[in-house]
Amino acid sequence: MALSKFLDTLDGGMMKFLKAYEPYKIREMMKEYFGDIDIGTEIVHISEALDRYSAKDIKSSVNIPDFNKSTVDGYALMSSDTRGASESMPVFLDVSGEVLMGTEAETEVVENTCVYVPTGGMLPKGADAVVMIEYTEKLDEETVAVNMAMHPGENIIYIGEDISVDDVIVKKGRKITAFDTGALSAIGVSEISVFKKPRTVIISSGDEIRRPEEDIKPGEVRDINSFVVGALIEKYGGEVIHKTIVDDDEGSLYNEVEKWIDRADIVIVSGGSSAGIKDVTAEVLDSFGKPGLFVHGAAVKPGKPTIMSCARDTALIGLPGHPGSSSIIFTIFGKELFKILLEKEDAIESFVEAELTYSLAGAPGKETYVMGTLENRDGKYLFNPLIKKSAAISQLSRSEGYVVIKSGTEGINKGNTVRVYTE
Ligand SMILES: Nc1nc2c(c(=O)[nH]1)N[C@H]1C(S)=C(S)[C@@H](COP(=O)(O)OP(=O)(O)OC[C@H]3O[C@@H](n4cnc5c(N)ncnc54)[C@H](O)[C@@H]3O)O[C@H]1N2
Ligand code: MOO
Repeated sequence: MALSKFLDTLDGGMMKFLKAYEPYKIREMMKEYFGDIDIGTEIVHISEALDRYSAKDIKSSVNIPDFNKSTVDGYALMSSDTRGASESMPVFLDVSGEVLMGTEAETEVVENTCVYVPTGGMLPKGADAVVMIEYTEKLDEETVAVNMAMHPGENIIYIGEDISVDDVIVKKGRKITAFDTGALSAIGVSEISVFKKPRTVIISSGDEIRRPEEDIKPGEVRDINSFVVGALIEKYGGEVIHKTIVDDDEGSLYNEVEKWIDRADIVIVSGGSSAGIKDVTAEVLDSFGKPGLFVHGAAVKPGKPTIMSCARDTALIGLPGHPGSSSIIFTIFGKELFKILLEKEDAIESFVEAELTYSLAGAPGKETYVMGTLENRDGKYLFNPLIKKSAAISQLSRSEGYVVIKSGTEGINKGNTVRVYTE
């Protein structure tokens, strides 16, 4: 088996092993293979809906406001009655009534009269403006002097001006915000359908991997990848239902994936993804049925030995063992995977523009990701690249963002302005 894999990687035998695809091609294939995975939906109360992804377009069946209302404390009047009014030449109006909050306005405004309305109170019939109380003077119980000329519509919010019947308040795939929960309550929607959090299993493979609580012997290392990947899963909207460490052998890895594949939407294996004798991840992830393995290699630096397979309505992902590589790969393709499964709206990219403080070289035929720190000097950002080998977790932990050197470019010279992605 080791020999046949060796031949595959040497002469392209089965073609799909370690053929590095460009990231755009991988994204296209992910959509094709993972687009039909059904993660299911559930109903949640709006108070539990923050950061969940809506499974439907939610339309309003009502107008907001559903009555014309005053936006100030003042007197509702006919704007035509205030023509030319000023402090030196006020107009005098009869106060014919008062609107009480939460009740229907009963008194109609006719020429030369006005009705007191509180902020949020219903606009009486006949009125087309509300003058703020500060621009009036009460002369006696029945008369006010108005010392400002009003325009029609001033200080009024009309029926449906905020939300109209049939307006889409929340689109399918939208990440519910705090403001959305208020808008939904306003239209009388207290429960909504959201996508279930994709159920994810993380398997760290490697004879040398130990838990953070364990003491380690020479040659062993503590698990890094399952923590980075687990945290990213939560950030992208998923749920980690199981995490484990398995030895680098085909049988143990197969059994662990088999145990979880029908209970999870995503199974992630970190390590054993490359071309070494003990690197069995690709074969194992290809062995659960059709359509099977479709990526074994990404034209990305770091992170070339990336694996993707699909079987039994589950996305099977193999990440490179090097912590820096697996973190970057999961930042790029994990984000894409959750976007596909949760049918997320296109997000606005989070980046800042910064001046590069060292020249960076690209890698031939690969998209290169370089982590670094940002420094604010006199209101202008500087990007200081952290250049270490792909095993280095310290660079990720210290970094505040990354720049991307496109494939086919030689690099980026010091002093150039670069986009630093911060999410
Ligand atoms: N002959 C070749 N060798 C390698 C190639 C190649 O193309 N041909 N690619 C290199 C690249 S690039 C990477 S990245 C690594 C990836 O290898 P694997 O995915 O097979 O990873 P492992 O061998 O299992 O581990 C590599 C390294 O990372 C440490 N590791 C693994 N898992 C964890 C974890 N959960 N937490 C912390 N550290 C972990 C492991 O101890 C190793 O040191 O292959 C290159 N080789
Ligand atoms: O791809 Mo490896 O992940 O470059 O170190």
